[in-house]
Amino acid sequence: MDKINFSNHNYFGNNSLMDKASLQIPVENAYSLLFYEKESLAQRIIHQLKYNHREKIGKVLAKWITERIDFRNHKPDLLVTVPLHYKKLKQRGYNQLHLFGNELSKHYQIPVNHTLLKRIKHSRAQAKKNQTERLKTKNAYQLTENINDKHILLIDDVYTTGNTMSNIAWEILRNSKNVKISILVMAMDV
Ligand SMILES: O=P(O)(O)OC[C@H]1O[C@H](OP(=O)(O)OP(=O)(O)O)[C@H](O)[C@@H]1O
Repeated sequence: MDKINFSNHNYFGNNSLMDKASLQIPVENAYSLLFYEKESLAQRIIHQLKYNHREKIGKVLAKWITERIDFRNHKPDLLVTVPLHYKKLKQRGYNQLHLFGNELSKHYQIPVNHTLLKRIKHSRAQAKKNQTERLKTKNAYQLTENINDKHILLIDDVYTTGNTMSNIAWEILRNSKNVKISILVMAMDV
């Protein structure tokens, strides 16, 4: 039977997500639960969550995170989920990160904000683009309110080129004062 490939990173030392992300954004900490390989069980789980109405998988993934990640003295102040464009939200019926984020918020006792960012550009899914095309999507997200003096944990499902996270992180950093950014993903591409 196919096994789930947990990242099992050392979250407070160097890890491969931290290494990748640090090339694009100033990042405090980086957390990835799974390795996302083509045809892997991790990929199938995330596909079910996103494209097959299995929203509750978010709850299971959150539990796996809480069993493995303890923020110690690196606890963020705010959890922020990556938003969907309203057209995609309408099509999918739910944002696959909301239940996941809510569970993490409950467990870690950290507030979650699903509306701090707004997706303003509706473009083809990153998943359907190649590496070069992925990096071209710019200014797709807008901050809806000013946010200062916070350590923000940005939450997404998959990290591939990092373009999505980097666009969002820079949008926040450009418009805020004294903000630290960490990132957490269900899975990272290897
Ligand atoms: O690191 P990157 O190269 O930016 O790729 C990661 C992004 O791509 C996926 O979204 P996608 O645009 O495919 O949307 P969808 O799967 O929700 O339709 C995924 O949900 C991440 O947000």
